[in-house]
Amino acid sequence: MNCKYFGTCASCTLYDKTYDEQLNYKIQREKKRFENFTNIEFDIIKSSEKNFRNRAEFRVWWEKDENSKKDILSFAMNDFNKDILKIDSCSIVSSDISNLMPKLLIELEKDMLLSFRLFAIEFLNSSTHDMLVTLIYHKKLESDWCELAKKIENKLNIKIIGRSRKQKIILSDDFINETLTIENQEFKFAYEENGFTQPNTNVNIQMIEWVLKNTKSSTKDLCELYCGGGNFTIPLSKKFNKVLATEISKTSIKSALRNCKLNNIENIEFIRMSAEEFVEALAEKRPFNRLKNINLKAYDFNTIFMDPPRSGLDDTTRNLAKEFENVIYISCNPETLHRDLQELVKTHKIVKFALFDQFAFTEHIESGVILKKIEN
Ligand SMILES: C[S@@+](CC[C@H](N)C(=O)[O-])C[C@H]1O[C@@H](n2cnc3c(N)ncnc32)[C@H](O)[C@@H]1O
Repeated sequence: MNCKYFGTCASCTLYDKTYDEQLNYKIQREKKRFENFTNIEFDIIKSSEKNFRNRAEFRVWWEKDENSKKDILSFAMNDFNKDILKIDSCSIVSSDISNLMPKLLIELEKDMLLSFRLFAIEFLNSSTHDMLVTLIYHKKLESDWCELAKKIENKLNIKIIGRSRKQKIILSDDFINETLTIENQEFKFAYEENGFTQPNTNVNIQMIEWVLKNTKSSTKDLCELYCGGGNFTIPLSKKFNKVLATEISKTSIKSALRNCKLNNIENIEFIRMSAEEFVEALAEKRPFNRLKNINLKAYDFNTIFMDPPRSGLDDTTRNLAKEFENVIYISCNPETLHRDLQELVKTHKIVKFALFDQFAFTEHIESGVILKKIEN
């Protein structure tokens, strides 16, 4: 089917609304949710209405054409009843992904070695037209698969990774190159295949710019938790003397270190550590080998930046945040943000609140909150 946005796929729950209707519905819902904490005007950051997703994952549907006896592949998703819904085109994915989808199917259908037991396809695309395609199979991949897949790489000018149980075959690279222009300055990033990246490039740039616009330059230091590949860390580092950034995922820390080098940034130290462990390290509850070359006492923090996963902050991290003069909190889940703000507003005042429509046509919305410590 050619759907309007996601059509009836279960991924998209607000597909029958216009762009402004679905956004307005989410704005009113969030204003109501947070009305007890603040009555300040929310900044609203809109998404493009089409072609805004730089990553996407589809199931693959496989049928035999009775006349030609050829295998026919389709992209597919589950609909609301969990039935398979075949998709011919998808207007929320980037133009690069949308243009590639039919071409890729044609190439994959040419040989059973490529199409047989192909289960899912993931796309990761940058605004500089770099494209990584992960083909996920329910069979072991051999060298003859590599030869055929390499030909598709060259023909379609993409990077391919083949995945199967306990197998990951990288034909050229396992990352894509991205350049983001933030406040008229170019920042370079390498996005790893299975590291976290923001799905809506345009909204991501506006989120970073919103944080920069609302953060005063300081001679003090920044503490960042849940830093991913340094998406906010690298542009924010220009506003602080030094930055200490922590993150649980090895892949993301590897990516953050590479991104730092790409931008010649030298005032950030990255630590692979969960937020909960970092709280223990700061309180000197136990020694950490990973900190043997890092002097935590040399930092003079005045700001904490946090962009946690959907579960929000744990109790100890929430308590740590209350000690900082400035708190910047980016959240992809308003429910856990609401729970965390219930505590944070006891010590801090909300000075800025933004809604970023990162996940247009779904129930989800990203929020940004800036809090300042209340003077006693
Ligand atoms: C919403 S992402 C934000 C990443 C980054 N700020 C960005 O914009 O790309 C949340 C990040 O938190 C990390 N994470 C999840 N649980 C964590 C924990 N308990 N401690 C530290 N990091 C964690 C994830 O690996 C992920 O990179």
